[in-house]
Formats: sequence, structure tokens, C-alpha cells
Amino acid sequence: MASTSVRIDTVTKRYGDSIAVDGVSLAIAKGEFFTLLGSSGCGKTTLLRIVAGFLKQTGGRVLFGDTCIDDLAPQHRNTGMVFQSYAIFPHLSVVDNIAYGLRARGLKAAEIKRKVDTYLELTRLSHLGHRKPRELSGGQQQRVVLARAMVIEPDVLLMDEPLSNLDTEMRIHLRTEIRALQRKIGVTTIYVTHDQEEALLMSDRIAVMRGGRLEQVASPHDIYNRPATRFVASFIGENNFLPAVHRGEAGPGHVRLELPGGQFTAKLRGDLPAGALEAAFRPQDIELCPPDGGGDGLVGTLADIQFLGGTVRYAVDLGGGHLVQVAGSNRSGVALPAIGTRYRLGVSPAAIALFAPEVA
Ligand SMILES: Nc1ncnc2c1ncn2[C@@H]1O[C@H](COP(=O)(O)OP(=O)(O)OP(=O)(O)O)[C@@H](O)[C@H]1O
Repeated sequence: MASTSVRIDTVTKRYGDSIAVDGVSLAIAKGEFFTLLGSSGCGKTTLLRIVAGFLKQTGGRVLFGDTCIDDLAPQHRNTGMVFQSYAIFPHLSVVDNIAYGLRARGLKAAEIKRKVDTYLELTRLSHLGHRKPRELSGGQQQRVVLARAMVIEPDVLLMDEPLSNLDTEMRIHLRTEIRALQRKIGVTTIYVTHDQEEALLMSDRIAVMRGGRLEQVASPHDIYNRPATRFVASFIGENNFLPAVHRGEAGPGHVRLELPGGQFTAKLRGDLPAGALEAAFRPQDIELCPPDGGGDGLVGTLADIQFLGGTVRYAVDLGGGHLVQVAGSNRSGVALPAIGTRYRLGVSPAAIALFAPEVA
């Protein structure tokens, strides 16, 4: 497998007055599984299509290794593509679909057979080689698309929502399979999805996009645990957001905050934003404690319980319209509390992130 690094250098794409991709710069390492994540219209498909060569950018450059590829036609970029618009050929068998790109490149029959056999095995399609696409399940068809994209040994593999047309079970199964396959052959991969779970599970790094720009580029762990912006904190996973007022220092790197229902100490992750503040903390980082036990915390009343089997969700009302979501686990032999119980919500200082509120 050749595999190369990819550099996207201040790439912009305009459509008339609107801007789909706005000065994006990214360096993707050789062999990396890199995901562009964002909601509909954020520009991720546009960026991927620019890398593929289907769209010409308004400004900026794309490099594979040290080579600028902007003037190369899509078929000369040596990319493997798994796009929704890139369906398999219905009249060709699985083997012929996979062999297609190799024949187009003029490889010898014996070499084509060897490579096709390898990828049939890697994608677990060996027993289905003679079948036509209509005789395959959706997941099997998608594995043919994958094998066809990978068998040409592309420098870069580009995938746009490859699992979106499959049912949940097949999606969950295939995302693990795609990642394992990518690791095995080590191809640099750019993957587009709006599904955050998919992104967190599969990627080495994720770029969260919004309005054509990058909000944060980091490992899944950092994206989740150290969101750089309020948008990322609200987009990835679940967070409680509460207005906070800075009440002074609380030891090195810590600040005291006044929130609805009481006070918290928060560990600073960077500079304290100027002006108004919002504190963010995740439902699973909250401990329900007795209200009069002393220590830090916000005091409120249990307003709702959702029993979900293994987990239990609590909604705690702090007054003034502020409801906090708490995630707990259901332990055998432990009774559920009664609605109306008073609690102090304990949160570790390191689990609190501070942001300037978003201006609507
Ligand atoms: N041909 C076009 N002409 C004008 N605007 C376009 C065109 N193609 C895309 N756009 C706009 O560019 C923006 C980015 O689109 P893009 O398809 O890249 O988003 P996306 O994040 O991939 O969304 P989705 O997940 O819905 O495909 C959107 O606002 C879209 O409306």
C-alpha cells in the first residue's frame, strides 16, 4: 500500500455570495484515520469532494505528500472512493466489480486474480464472488464498494457517509470492520460523517466543522473531554450548561464560581474567558450527594427519574428554570430515590469547562 500524507492548505469554496468551506487548513498523517464531523451543511462533503477532485476550490491548495494535486483529474489522484454516488455496477459480479479498477489500470490477469482474492478475503466476501449486487444484502454490497476502493491500493481512501443507508445493526458491525481493515492495510483515510458515535469510535483524529470552518481538530478522547469551544461541548455528547459568575481565585489554576443553586470550584483549562461565563459539565460527572453533607455543590430537588435498565437518568431542578441532567447506574438492591428528594450535586473541578456564552 502506497499511502501518503494529505495537506489541505487554506482551502476555500464559494458559491456566489455563500461560503461552503472557509479557509480550512489540515495536515493528515500517513496512515491516519481522519474524520470530518459536522451537521448537515457544514461543508464536510464539499471539502472531501475537493480532495477527490470532483470540485475545484475557489482558493487554497491540496497536497498529497509534497505534490500539489490541484491540476490532476480525479482518476489520476490515486484515491479510493466510497461515496454514495459511486454505486457498484449492477450487471457485474462481485469479483468483476472488485477487479474493475485493476483492469482499467491494465494489470495482468494473474495479478488481478491475486489482488481480488486478497480483498475478497479481507472483506469476507470470498464465498459470494460470483453473485450479482442484487443478490447481496446492503452490508455485503457496501463491503464490495470497500474492496473495490481498497484493491487499487490508493494513496488516500475517501469515504462519504458510507454507512448511512444501512440499518443500525449493520452500521455498528461495519464501522468496526472498516476500521480494522483500514488499520490492517494502513491507508490514509478521510471519512465524512454526521454521526458522532461513528466518529469517536473509528477515528485517530476528528475535525469538528461548523459553517465551513474547523471548530476543533483533536483525538476523539480530547474532543469529548476537552472541547475547545462551547459549540463542540454541546455538539459532542451531552452537557449541562449553567450561567456562572466568577467569584475569585481558589488556589493555583482554580476559580470559584457562583451558579444557580450554589458554588463550584473549577479547574481552569486555559485562560478564563472575559465577560459573562457559562459552566459546562456532563451528566455522568455529577454525583448525587446529601444536601447537608457540606462541601461544594449545587442544591436542588429531584424533579424526574427515567429508568433505563442499566442506567438511570435524573433531572434535578435548581430553581429559576435551571434543570440539570444526571446520569447514574442502576445497582442491584439499591432502591430508586423519590421525586422531591433534595440533593447536592457534586462535580470534580476538573470536570467543569468554562465558556463565553454563544451569541444567538
Ligand atoms: N452546488 C452548490 N451550489 C450552492 N451551494 C452549495 C452547492 N453545494 C453545496 N452548497 C452549500 O454549501 C454548504 C456545504 O455543503 P456540504 O454538502 O459540503 O455540507 P455537508 O456538511 O456535507 O452536509 P450534508 O451532510 O447534508 O451533505 C451548504 O450550505 C450547501 O447548501
